[in-house]
Formats: sequence, structure tokens, C-alpha cells
Amino acid sequence: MTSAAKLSLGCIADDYTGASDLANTLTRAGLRTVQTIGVPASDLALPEVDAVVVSLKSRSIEASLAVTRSRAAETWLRGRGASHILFKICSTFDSTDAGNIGPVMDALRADSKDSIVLVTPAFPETGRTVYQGNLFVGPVPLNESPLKDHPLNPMHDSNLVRVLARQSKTRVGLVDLATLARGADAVRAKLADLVSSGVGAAIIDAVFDRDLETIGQVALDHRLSVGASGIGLGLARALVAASRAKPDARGATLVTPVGGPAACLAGSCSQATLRQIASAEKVMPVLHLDPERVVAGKDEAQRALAWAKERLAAGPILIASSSTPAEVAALQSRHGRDAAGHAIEQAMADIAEGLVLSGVHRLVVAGGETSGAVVDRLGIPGFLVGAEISAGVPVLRAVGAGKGEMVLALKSGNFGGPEFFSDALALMP
Ligand SMILES: Nc1ncnc2c1ncn2[C@@H]1O[C@H](COP(=O)(O)OP(=O)(O)O)[C@@H](O)[C@H]1O
Ligand SMILES: O=C(O)[C@@H](O)C(=O)COP(=O)(O)O
Repeated sequence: MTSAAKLSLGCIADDYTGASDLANTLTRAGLRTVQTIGVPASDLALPEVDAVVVSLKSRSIEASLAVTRSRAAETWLRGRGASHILFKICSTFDSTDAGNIGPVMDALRADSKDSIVLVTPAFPETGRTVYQGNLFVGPVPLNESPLKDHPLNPMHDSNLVRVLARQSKTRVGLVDLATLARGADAVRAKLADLVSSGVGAAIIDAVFDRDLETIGQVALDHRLSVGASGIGLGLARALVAASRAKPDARGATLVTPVGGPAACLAGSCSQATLRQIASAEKVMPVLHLDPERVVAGKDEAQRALAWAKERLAAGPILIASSSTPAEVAALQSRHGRDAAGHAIEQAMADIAEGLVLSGVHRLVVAGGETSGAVVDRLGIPGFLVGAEISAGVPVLRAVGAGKGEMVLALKSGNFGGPEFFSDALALMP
């Protein structure tokens, strides 16, 4: 970093769309924020900021690797003066019984020496609320939501106290909404009780943004918290209220128009993304990859690139691997979950690389793992946050890529309205 100023907040995000979601929230709450891809190289020039969100692709990798990478990010952020670190997880608690939320939380907690860690994936703006420790996605519990069919981490239990306890060596407790409603001191007293009974992590309920403000105040007593963009909002507001960060009147970066061809890639199989692809069919050419051919080799990505090159001059295009839950399950039963996912992610990265070589500098990507594969392949080291396309999804301006100006939108599979692809392109001139 060029600046020696101390960070008010350090963040470690377990995927790239989640990182841009958090960077968007922090920016809009007034913190000057950058998103880096991995731990930044020492020569990466970054502006003076209040918060850095280090993006990792650690949600679905082996737990010990997720721990090592998260710790490297933690060391870097603490070295820049961050006294509080937020480990950003998905608002739908995407994980398996093997991890990675529990193992990373345990390791960061040991390093921070916190007696207890507050954990909440609540993000009311996108319909994620937590009550009595149960996560709701809109009106339904997590296990009845489309997340039950996620290709990599299907979620079958909405009770987060149980889910986290299965992944963590720490005893997990609950701070319920009734306690939270009594204010920050009531939460502090409850945490002290939990600590005295040997609990090291507390799922905390939150339904409204005001709940997250209380949580943010209490979380700042500690060195670590775990959660989604909602707790990021609470922390940012608490930092501004405590004058530990100056609200930035400029807000999001103005992204200068880059022009030229634009493309969209979708690797998310979420219901929201499937609906968005169906809407895009009405306004732009859409190519559906044949997932079986993608797993078989590189030809399908080459076919897609040739298809795109014939059309790019005429307007935006969309290339999608996304399939229905039944089709995903069938592909996975033939090739295995990880092999199928990896092959498709790498095909998306091949296509993105080819598109950029063909002059595309405006790129929309749907899917967290998919975005990770694409951004890694493009070698982009970091992003500044631009306009908000929809809740949790900003326009991003690549910094330090050495490939000329480039703007991207990295969409979490579940986010965005039905016209998301057109909405994004309209804000990426
Ligand atoms: N047709 C398909 N069949 C099986 N897996 C797929 C298919 N299309 C994409 N995938 C894989 O599903 C995963 C989707 O995850 P991700 O990109 O994180 O989306 P989301 O944001 O919805 O979680 C990726 O690993 C992707 O490669
Ligand atoms: O918190 C969220 O829901 C998002 O920021 C996020 O992490 C989404 O992950 P993907 O759905 O895998 O993109």
C-alpha cells in the first residue's frame, strides 16, 4: 500500500463475490474501501483507505488450506494496523460439516485471543435474517430455500448453532433477539455468561439493520467477528460513530466509461441466476454451454469463444453453463461434484481470457466460485468500488491489472433482480 495510515477494519472474504458485496456495503456506509485479490503484493499501489477486503477463494477448498490462506491475510491486515478483523462468509452460511467457516473461525480466534466471537450471516437488505439461531432466506428457513440444491455446498439445516458446532472445535451458543433488543450492554452481559460456561462462539440473531448496529458496537470490543455484509454494515456504522473512521463524503468511485464490447458469463446454478438468464434471452444472444462437453475437454470453450467473437461487435452477449438442480445432480453423479465444478470454472476462465484478448473490457460474471476462477485467470490484483447495481453487487474498477481500464460486476448467484444482466451493463458504459 502506498499509504502508511492504519486500517480501521480488515476483512477476509471467503469468495470474490462476497468480497465485492462487503466492499460495496462498507463503501456505502462511508468507509474508503478497496478489494484486493489475495494478499496484495508489496508493490501494489492502493489509495489511502479505511478498510481492505482481502478476497480469498477459500469457501470450498480443503479446510487446512482455507485456514493457512486466511491466516496469511490476517497477518497482512494486522500488519497494516487493523485492530478488528471481519471474516466475511456467505449470508446463506455456505459451508459443509468439514468446514470451512468453523476451522477458519477457530484459527483466527486463537490468533486474536478473543474469549468469544460474534457470528451472524444476517443481511436484511437481501432477505437474510436470523431468529433463534435459525437462518431465513426471505420467508423460508435456509433448508427449504434454493440453497438446499447448491452444487457445492447444499444447505440442509437452518439452525446455525448446530451447523457451526459441527464444524468448530469451539462450543457454540446463542444471543437471541430478545437480548439484542435490550441493547449493547445486555448483549455484553449475555456474552460474559456464555464465556463463563465455556462457549467460544455465539450465533447472534438479527432481523433489522438496527440490530446489526447494536451488534457492530459490541463486536468492536473484540478483535474478530464472523458474518456477512450485514455485520459489515454494523461495524462500519459503529466505527464512524466512534470516530474511528471518517465518513467519506465521496462514496463510491466514479468509474470512467471504458466502451467497447461487453460480455456476461454465468456459472451460478441458483434460481435467481436461472431467472436472470431467461430474461437476458429476450435482449441479447445467449449461448448455453453443454456441461458434458465442457467436462470432456477444451473444445466447448473454444466453440463458445468463436460464437462470441461473431457477435461481440453487435452488442453484449451471455455465455452460461447454468443448469437446473436435476441436471446438475446428473452431471455430478457421472463425474463427481468437485471435478464437474472445477472443469466448468476453468472453462469459464478460458472463455473470459479469450474474451478479454478479443477486446472485452466490460465483463459481468454470475457465481462466486465462477468469479474467482475468472478473476484469477485475468490476473486482476484489486478493485475499487463503483455504483451499486443491486443490493450486494457493485460495479468494480480493476486496479493494477496492466491491461488497460476494465470494469466488472461479480454477482453472487443469489443476488440481483430478474433483469440483472441488463441492469449491470447499463451502469458499465
Ligand atoms: N451445469 C452445471 N453442472 C454442474 N455444476 C455446474 C454447472 N454449471 C456450473 N457449475 C458449477 O457450480 C458451481 C457454482 O458455484 P458458484 O459459481 O459459486 O455460484 P453461486 O454464486 O450460485 O454459489 C461452480 O463450481 C460451477 O462451476
Ligand atoms: O453474503 C452473500 O450472500 C454474498 O456476499 C456471497 O458471499 C455470495 O456467495 P455466492 O452465492 O457463492 O456468490
